[in-house]
Amino acid sequence: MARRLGWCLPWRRGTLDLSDASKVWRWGGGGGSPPGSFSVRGVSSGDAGSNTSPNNDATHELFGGRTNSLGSSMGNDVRKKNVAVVRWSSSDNAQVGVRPMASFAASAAEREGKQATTAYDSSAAEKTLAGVFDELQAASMTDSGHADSRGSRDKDERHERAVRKLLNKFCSGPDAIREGRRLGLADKDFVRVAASFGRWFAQRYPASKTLASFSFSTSVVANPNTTHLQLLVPLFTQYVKVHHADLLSSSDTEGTAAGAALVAPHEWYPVARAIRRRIIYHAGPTNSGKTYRALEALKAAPSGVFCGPLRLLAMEVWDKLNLAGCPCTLLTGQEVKRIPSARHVACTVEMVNTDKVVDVAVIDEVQLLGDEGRGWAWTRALLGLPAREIHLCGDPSALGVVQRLCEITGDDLQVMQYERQTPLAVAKKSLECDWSNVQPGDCVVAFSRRMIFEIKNKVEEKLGPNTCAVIYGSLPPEVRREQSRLFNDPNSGYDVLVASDAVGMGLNLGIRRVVFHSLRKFDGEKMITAPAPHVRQIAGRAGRRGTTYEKGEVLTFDPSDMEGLAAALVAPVEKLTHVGLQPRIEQLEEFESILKVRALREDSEAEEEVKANVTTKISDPPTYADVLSAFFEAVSADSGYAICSMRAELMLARMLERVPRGSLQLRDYFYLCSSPLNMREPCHLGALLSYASQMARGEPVMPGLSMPPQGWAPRTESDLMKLELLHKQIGIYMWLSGRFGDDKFPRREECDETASRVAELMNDAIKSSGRLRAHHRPASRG
Ligand SMILES: Nc1ncnc2c1ncn2[C@@H]1O[C@H](COP(=O)(O)OP(=O)(O)OP(=O)(O)O)[C@@H](O)[C@H]1O
Repeated sequence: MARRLGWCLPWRRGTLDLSDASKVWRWGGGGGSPPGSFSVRGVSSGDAGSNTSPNNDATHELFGGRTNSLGSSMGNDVRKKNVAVVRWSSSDNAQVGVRPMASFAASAAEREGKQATTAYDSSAAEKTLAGVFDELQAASMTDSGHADSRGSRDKDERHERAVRKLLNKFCSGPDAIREGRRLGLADKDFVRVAASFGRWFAQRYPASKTLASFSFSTSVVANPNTTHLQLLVPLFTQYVKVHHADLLSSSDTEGTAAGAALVAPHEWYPVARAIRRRIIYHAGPTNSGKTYRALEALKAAPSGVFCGPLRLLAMEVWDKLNLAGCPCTLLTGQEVKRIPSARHVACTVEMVNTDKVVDVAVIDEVQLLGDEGRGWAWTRALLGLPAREIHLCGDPSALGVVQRLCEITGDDLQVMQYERQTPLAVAKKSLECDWSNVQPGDCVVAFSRRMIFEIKNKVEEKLGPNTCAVIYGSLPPEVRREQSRLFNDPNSGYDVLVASDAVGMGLNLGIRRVVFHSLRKFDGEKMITAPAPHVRQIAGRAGRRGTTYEKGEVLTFDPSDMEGLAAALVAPVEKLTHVGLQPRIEQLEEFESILKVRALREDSEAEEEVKANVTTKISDPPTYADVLSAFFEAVSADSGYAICSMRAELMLARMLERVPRGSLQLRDYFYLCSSPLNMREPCHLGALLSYASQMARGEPVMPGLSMPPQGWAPRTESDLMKLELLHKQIGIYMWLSGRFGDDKFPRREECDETASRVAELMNDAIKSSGRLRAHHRPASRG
């Protein structure tokens, strides 16, 4: 049943429809933090003796303070602060300049002679401090003489000072700020309430009178880990609720905004924060040996994880490590291939485990931190990976934001700069719009699947059948691998590759020339000129070290595009200013409860007042789509972060409102709506509706695949497309099975086998290009 919101919401003047989602990629946003300075553990620049850094702009900004450009402030930092720069020459990768890690500003913990790496005790965080205090206080009452006999006046004073320091740190730190916002405490009231909490605490637990403060201060001094501060949160909550309840109900709008505030994301990962990490940024152009270096470190480590942007890349590294005698497990959204005794994992970046401590981690294509859709996954990996050493590989555009994040987390950063290992030049001439100018070793790049097949047919008309391999995004990784194998094999006859921009990432292909069919591409909404970094990434595939062609050329099909190509290759690298962020499921669940509680309160309000405030429709109970819409209307993030779009998720959530809710919980919708499907494919949407309905009824979910009959072989390009869609649908089922488990999605193994059969069929279809004909659509060019 739809109901109207009765409280004063900032979004109340608009109805919640799908267009609301267009606002979600908001750069910056300013969380509206309370004034004052903020504390962060282990900031390794500035005053190493104190963790409180009111003058540290980077720290202050990320807590919602004044806004500044990440890129511009980063330039100085990289030269001045905790960054070592190592340069690798193009010829032999020799080290030409090293500033040793030891010369970086040591962290406060190190200068004080404390252990740099502390294991995180998660059970400690589960205890409520109130409980601990009550226990200790009870002990002190029965044993007060014992306390007195222990504590000299000096000792008491020291303990009192330690407690005071800790309280100050807590009251100005992210845990208290976040909790205050969660409770609906307005930012303007926070400082006053936090200060009064400090006074209340000191009165209630004076060091000289109870064992509680004694125990608290000594344990904290022995182990200055932020998790101890987190122990104060329940006590703070209790205090605010009992002593300042009036302030909590003062503003629904602020309370809702608080629920949607993504504050201090680095504090979301206590395991990583308990480790002093060494980050090594391998910055350079394509084919400069960045990934090679990082993988060497990974192989040599006792345990490690590789996080790649694509399943294909995760598979490639998985293969490489296992072949090199380093047992490695593969983990992607769709598959888990466990290798017994493996202490290494190759995974897609979204899948990385942020609770498991490893020695070395590699995060590939780190510049995707700024990606509008998936940037959050890189941010999560960078902030959350509990690895003693993390290798980042990518172009230098993310250097500033990485430097900034390292300052906040207190990790050391070392930058290694690389140059391209083989020459890459712009050709003198284009293909002059003539496919007979295609040569063996060429990779023709087109930005649409339809064009890829048109070009393949045109080239094969000139060079003969079975001369073109193809690679594009919707081909399953195993098919892409087979196609690249054919192209790389000089005896296969597949001398030319026709590919989409999917070829740009990672694959080692023996390409002599990259030929852009066009520099225009569809960005999901409109045609745009391909961005320069994108063009560079693809062009960089020509002339790779270790292939037949160690000298690369790049050109276009049409002479009129040559100028644009040359300009893109020399365009300056644009620095990232923000990194992506997305709410976690726990935050959305919390937000759902805020909506529910407020809906209850609204019932008691006067009808007239309700009418005056409301235009937004929210169901009772709120649907997942309502929660997402409301969350993204109210969302704010610390500066330096940008909220990634969840537009597709919202559209799916609206679609799933058609399914009776049954036993589905918010978390179920969250995963259902995150599944990797093609939004434009009715069969995928239908499959999702069917899976959700089966789950809602509490039935085990069946894949419901429509398999081609035995002996069927694809004859046309559209047959191939049907197989692609089928393969993708199997992928959706397997992805959901990975999230919900075999109990709910029991046909995983069967699906795995079917996926392999479908992939084989697709490979055969592409290989037998004589059979596979495009529908007769006119080519747009050439
Ligand atoms: N020191 C080395 N010894 C042997 N081979 C190397 C060395 N460095 C790089 N290579 C090889 O050169 C090729 C390109 O290296 P790599 O993939 O590391 O480059 P990259 O800078 O990560 O490029 P991209 O960003 O395009 O993936 C790979 O085939 C790699 O194995």
